[in-house]
Amino acid sequence: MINLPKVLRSFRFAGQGIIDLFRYENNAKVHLLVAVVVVVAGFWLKLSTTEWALIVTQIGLVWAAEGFNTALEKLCDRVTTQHDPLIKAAKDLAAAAVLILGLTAVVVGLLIFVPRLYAFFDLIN
Ligand SMILES: Nc1ncnc2c1ncn2[C@@H]1O[C@H](COP(=O)(O)OP(=O)(O)OP(=O)(O)O)[C@@H](O)[C@H]1O
Repeated sequence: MINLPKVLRSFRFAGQGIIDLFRYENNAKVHLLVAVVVVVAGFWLKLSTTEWALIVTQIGLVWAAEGFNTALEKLCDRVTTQHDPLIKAAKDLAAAAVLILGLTAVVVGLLIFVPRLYAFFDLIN
């Protein structure tokens, strides 16, 4: 049997994690701001359902990567705050994962928005 209260409790903890991510983490705040701008631009340019699906996927991937990165940073700092080459490697790799997904999101965004902007300005000229 599924333990529903336990599932709801897990959702509550996860929700707290989302709040903490965007309240305390500077990079996550930047990603949130970028996502808001992209969503507003998406409504303005009337994206298709498929384009929205791609944009939402990219936003989710970057936010999730930021969450994993933050979690790993906290674990690393619990292990040691002294300079340590393995901690450096772990943090740099986690940051690299965020960067890779961030760059991918930029490419997907350009693929979607550049033709849309081009068509928009072509239309009103
Ligand atoms: N204990 C450590 N030993 C060696 N290098 C570290 C250590 N802690 C951090 N670093 C280096 O400093 C970089 C920044 O680490 P830091 O924990 O400050 O992350 P950040 O990206 O600035 O995130 P935040 O702003 O959320 O703290 C790491 O990517 C790593 O190269």
